[in-house]
Amino acid sequence: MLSLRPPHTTFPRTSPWLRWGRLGGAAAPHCLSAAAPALARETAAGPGSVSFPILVNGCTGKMGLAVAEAAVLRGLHLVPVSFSSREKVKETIQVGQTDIRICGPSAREDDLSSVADEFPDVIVVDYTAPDSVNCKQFNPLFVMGTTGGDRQLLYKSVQDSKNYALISPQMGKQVVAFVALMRIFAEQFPGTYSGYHLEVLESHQASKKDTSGTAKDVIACFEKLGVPYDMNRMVKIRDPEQQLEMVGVPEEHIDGHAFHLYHLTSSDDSASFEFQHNVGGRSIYAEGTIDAAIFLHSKVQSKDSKRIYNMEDVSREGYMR
Ligand SMILES: NC(=O)C1=CN([C@@H]2O[C@H](COP(=O)(O)OP(=O)(O)OC[C@H]3O[C@@H](n4cnc5c(N)ncnc54)[C@H](OP(=O)(O)O)[C@@H]3O)[C@@H](O)[C@H]2O)C=CC1
Ligand SMILES: O=C(O)C1=N[C@H](C(=O)O)C[C@H](O)C1
Repeated sequence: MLSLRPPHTTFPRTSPWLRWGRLGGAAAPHCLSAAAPALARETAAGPGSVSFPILVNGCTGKMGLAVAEAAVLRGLHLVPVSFSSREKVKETIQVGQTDIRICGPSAREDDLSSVADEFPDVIVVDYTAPDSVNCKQFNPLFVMGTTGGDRQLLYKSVQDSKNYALISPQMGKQVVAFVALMRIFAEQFPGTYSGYHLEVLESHQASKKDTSGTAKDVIACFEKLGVPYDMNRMVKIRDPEQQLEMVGVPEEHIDGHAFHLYHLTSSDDSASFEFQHNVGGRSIYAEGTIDAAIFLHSKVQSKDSKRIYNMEDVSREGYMR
């Protein structure tokens, strides 16, 4: 029998878990109630649409594969190479008509420089693991979807190299808009929730190694709103059984989901506020990543003076489909 109390945490005074528990039932939001195909919309490069080479790093993983599939559907030229952390991997992955060769890390620099020679405008998309975020980027143009690592160092290395990059721990445009709203909210009403108590819960697939980068961004907004928060208190759920039983994640999304809940309570318990964003599957991130790559390609073509972008830039300029 599962306890509804998450281990080692203070249980919120008004339990959000009970509501989470109901999400998987009849009242489940539409987007999560059916197994939506990874890429529901068949799209292709139409008249006037853009195409350029794209190399997706981490194609052996869930995001890498979803982005490679989305790239093909959007008519981009998928470069048939991807990298793995494993040295002696003898593997190819078929995406559409393309057989992607999976290469080990030791020859990465040489392999990437041959790709760059052949495709000078190639954009490399990275969906690997937090411990590879600060590896040297051998390609001057890249989209970094991988979370974690030393983010300050990542930005500094791009600044120093004068490369073009788009970096975002969140590529789903609806979530990006929510985080932007929270940031504007905090800028306009700093300190409004002083004295309130914040609980943050996030649930992701068991393979996720780090804490939600998106939750960290939202928490920074709550801090501006007057609520200090110790990141170590964040409840991270990685156990599939808890996700099914307590969080209410639909079974088909146990291997790929991002449920977030932020719960604010006043010091006298007389008022509470709750914010949630719950995503099943990988499709919104894959679509957003292709939007990001197209956006970055256009910035490179126009030799824009700004070189480091985020997903809010993409949304604001109307590049999101
Ligand atoms: N920005 C966004 O919107 C989103 C970001 N993410 C982030 O993307 C990352 C990947 O997520 P996800 O696809 O779910 O994870 P997976 O574990 O499914 O895939 C990651 C893949 O990266 C490969 N990998 C690990 N280290 C290296 C390395 N040094 N070089 C090359 N490949 C490597 C692994 O393959 P192998 O074993 O062959 O090395 C693995 O298959 C995570 O950081 C996650 O938080 C996820 C969803 C959305
Ligand atoms: O690993 C994931 O799955 C996700 N990672 C990103 C994050 O850490 O914020 C975005 C989303 O939560 C999915």
